[in-house]
Order: sequence, then structure tokens, then C-alpha cells
Amino acid sequence: MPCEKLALELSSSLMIGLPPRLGSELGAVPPFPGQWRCRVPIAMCNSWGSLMPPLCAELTFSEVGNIVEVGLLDFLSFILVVSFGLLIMAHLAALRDRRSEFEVTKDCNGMDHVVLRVPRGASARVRCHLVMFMIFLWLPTYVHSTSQYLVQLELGNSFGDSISAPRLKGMFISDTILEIMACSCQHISTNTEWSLAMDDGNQSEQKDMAMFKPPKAMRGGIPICFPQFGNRGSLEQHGFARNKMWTIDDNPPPLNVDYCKEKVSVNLLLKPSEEDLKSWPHCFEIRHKVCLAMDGDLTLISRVRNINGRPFSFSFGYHTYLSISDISEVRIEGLETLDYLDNLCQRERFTEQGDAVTFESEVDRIYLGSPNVIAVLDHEKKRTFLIRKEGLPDVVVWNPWERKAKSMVDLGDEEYKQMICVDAAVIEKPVTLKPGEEWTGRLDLSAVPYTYCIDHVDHLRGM
Ligand SMILES: O=P(O)(O)OC[C@H]1O[C@@H](O)[C@H](O)[C@@H](O)[C@@H]1O
Repeated sequence: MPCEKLALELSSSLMIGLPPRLGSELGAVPPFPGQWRCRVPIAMCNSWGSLMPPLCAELTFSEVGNIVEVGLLDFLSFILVVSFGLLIMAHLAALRDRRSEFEVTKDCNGMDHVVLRVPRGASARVRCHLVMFMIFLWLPTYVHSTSQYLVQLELGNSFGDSISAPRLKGMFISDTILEIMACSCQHISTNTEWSLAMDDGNQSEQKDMAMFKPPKAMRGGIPICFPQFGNRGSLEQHGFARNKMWTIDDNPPPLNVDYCKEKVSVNLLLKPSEEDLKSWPHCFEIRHKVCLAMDGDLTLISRVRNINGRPFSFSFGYHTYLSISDISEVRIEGLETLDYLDNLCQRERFTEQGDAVTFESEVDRIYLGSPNVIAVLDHEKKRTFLIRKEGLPDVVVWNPWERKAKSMVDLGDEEYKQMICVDAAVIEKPVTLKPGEEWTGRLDLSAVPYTYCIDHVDHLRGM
């Protein structure tokens, strides 16, 4: 026998001994007087525990139920039966996983939230919360007087990190793989904002979590900058999309390539309000899909469509706050030798001279025509964020440093050290859409061991 261990998987009644009567019920035929024989499935395991192909055994039992002989036979019929059984089990497991990947529950305040889960590893919580969750801590009656919801995506933990985060005052940057992405949204009305938040179940801590003053976005997470990036236009800083109520889109048009197969996801939709049309008179729809992969990687896919009227142009950016150990310990690879516009020098154009971007003072730059993979290496945490992107040629790198941080009401004086914004964006050459045309941008975020990218980034760039 090639295996070192033979495991007999019998029915529970067989396992505890087979009385002749039971053998007979199972169709056993007495080979000799006083003996009984029957066929049962067996599974063989080797010393490493891997399961060998199952076989069927013919067992001969003595009169008192002891096994006196084991023979292997009937391989094909047994394979058929077992395959059928495995198929049913797989189907049931898939059903169970599907059920558990989207679960609507209530939080301790009785508010609905949706938990997105992947069977192994990461989870995401889509929390249907009040927009004013800062307020409801202190004015609970407000909970009942508004119909606005905050949908909050919370990335769970796939790398064994604790979800309890360095809680930056006014900023929800967790220590987990990709922070937390959140947006405010509501099924019916249109009046809230994108924001980021984290909930580790400790409601009492939420009052520390943000300057949450709708319609202004909270700092942190991955707000969507649209249709303007920064102050390069007449609209509010980074455009209005991050300050709007998005709706959950139950029936989005299919993507040309579905990057979110095997991932749990949520689809969001924003259409312009009357007020938006006054400041930006273009008929558009912007869709945003958030996908959580089995291993906790996050994919964001955004689509902007010109739904009628005249052509229009826009800028777009994923304003991505990453949690880092210390800004002085971080380097960004993938931007070397590129030209950049320095926002701190009236957008003057320079060329990156270093072999990586490192930080010693305030940085606010737009790197132009960057490769599709950027790596943010955190030496102290021994972790690298990989940013893969499509349709987003520019990369904004921003850290306010000490002086500016002190002037920002929603950033603690020292908190600039634990954050870096690396925004995949399209800024220098805005996108122009003719009527009926659609633009798609995609961002993949993952956290990998520190050394990973050094060996792999070049390979990934070719993807
Ligand atoms: O405070 P906001 O509006 O979120 O913007 C923060 C920063 O975002 C960066 O993307 C910009 O380049 C900076 O100029 C800006 O200060």
C-alpha cells in the first residue's frame, strides 16, 4: 500500500462495529459461514495529510463484527458516487458562502448595515448609518428624524493585523491592509457625502473619529475627486462628487471586463442634482464599484458617462489616504525620472531626480504619465502598498507636513507623520467625452510584504 495510513470512512454505525444484521441490511453477502462482507467507501491519507483518490473497499466481517479482510474494488462506481456527493457539498458550500457574503443586519443603534464577506480572510462592512453619526451620539433623537444613511465600507483584516487602528484624530486611517473606504449614500434622496470611517464596534470612540460636517467630506479614506481635481477649475476643491449623496445601484450596466468576479462588491451611482447642473452644466452619470477580493485586496472601478448634450471634459482622482508608520520611513517607487507639477511652486514643472520619492518636508506634486504600478514601501512596518491603476496616468503625492498640519482643523499636529496620500488620477490632460461615450478608471490596492515589490514591481508593470 503506497500510503502510510489507511483511514476508513465508514458510516457511524460501521465505525462502531458491524453487527451481522447491519451487514446484511447493507447488502452484504456471507462469503463463509459466520462471516459477512460489504462494500464501503474509504479514503486514504498519506503522512502529509493529503487525501488520495478514494476507493471502495470490500470488507469482510467476522460473526462478532470484527474486520477480518479488506479488499479494494469497484473504483469507478465509487468515484461516481463520491463525485456526486462532492458536487452537492460544493453547491451547498457555495450557497452558504453566497448567503454569508451579503448580510443585512442591525447595529447597536438599530441601524441597518450590510456586511460584505469573502469566505476566507477579508470582510467589508457596508454600514447603513446616519449621515450624522457624530451627532447621533449626542442627539439620539436625530436618528429618527432623518432618512439619510451613511454607507460605510470597512475592510477587515486579511494579513493578521489588528483592526484596531492608530486612530488619527479626525481621520479614519486604520492599520489594516487598505484602510477603510466609506461613502455616504441613500437609496432615495440626494443629500450627503463621501467620507471614510471605521467602526470597530466601539461606538464610544466614534466621537473622536472625524470632523463630520455635511456636506463637507471627512478627511481620510478614498474620496472621489470629480469633475475637478484640486483647485484647477471653478468648482469647490476636488469637485463636488465627494460631497454628494450616492445611491446604491442595484442594476448597473455590465462592465466590458468584469474585474470583480469572485469578489463581493457594491455598486454606487451619482447623477447631477439641479444645483450641480448650475455649477457644472453637463449631463453625466458616474458609477463606482467597490470590490473586495478573497485576500482583502480592494478594486475600485469608476465609470463616467456623457448621457446626452454636448461633449464635456473632466478630471478625476482617487484621493487615497494610506496609513504608514512614519513619513520619514516611507519611499514611493515607480515615480523616479518622471516630470511633475509642483503645487507648492505655482505648478512649475520639474523632473524627479531621486531613485524613489522620500519625504523631509511638505510635498504636493502631480507626477505625470506614470507607470501603472506604484509601490509605497513602509520600511518600519515591513509592508508595501501596491497601487495598480488603469485610465489614470497621473499620480498625486501629498503630505502636509508639520506647519500645514497645524493649520488643519481635522488633522492632529503630529498626524501628518502617519499618513500619505498617493492619488491615482487623470489631471494634466482631462478626459473629454462625446455624447454617449463612457470613460472607465480602475484602481487596485493591495498590501504585500515589504520585500515583495522590489522583486515583483517590474514584472507587474508589464501587466
Ligand atoms: O483637504 P483636501 O481638500 O482633502 O485636499 C488635501 C490635498 O489633496 C491633495 O490631493 C492636493 O494635491 C492638495 O493640494 C490638497 O491640499
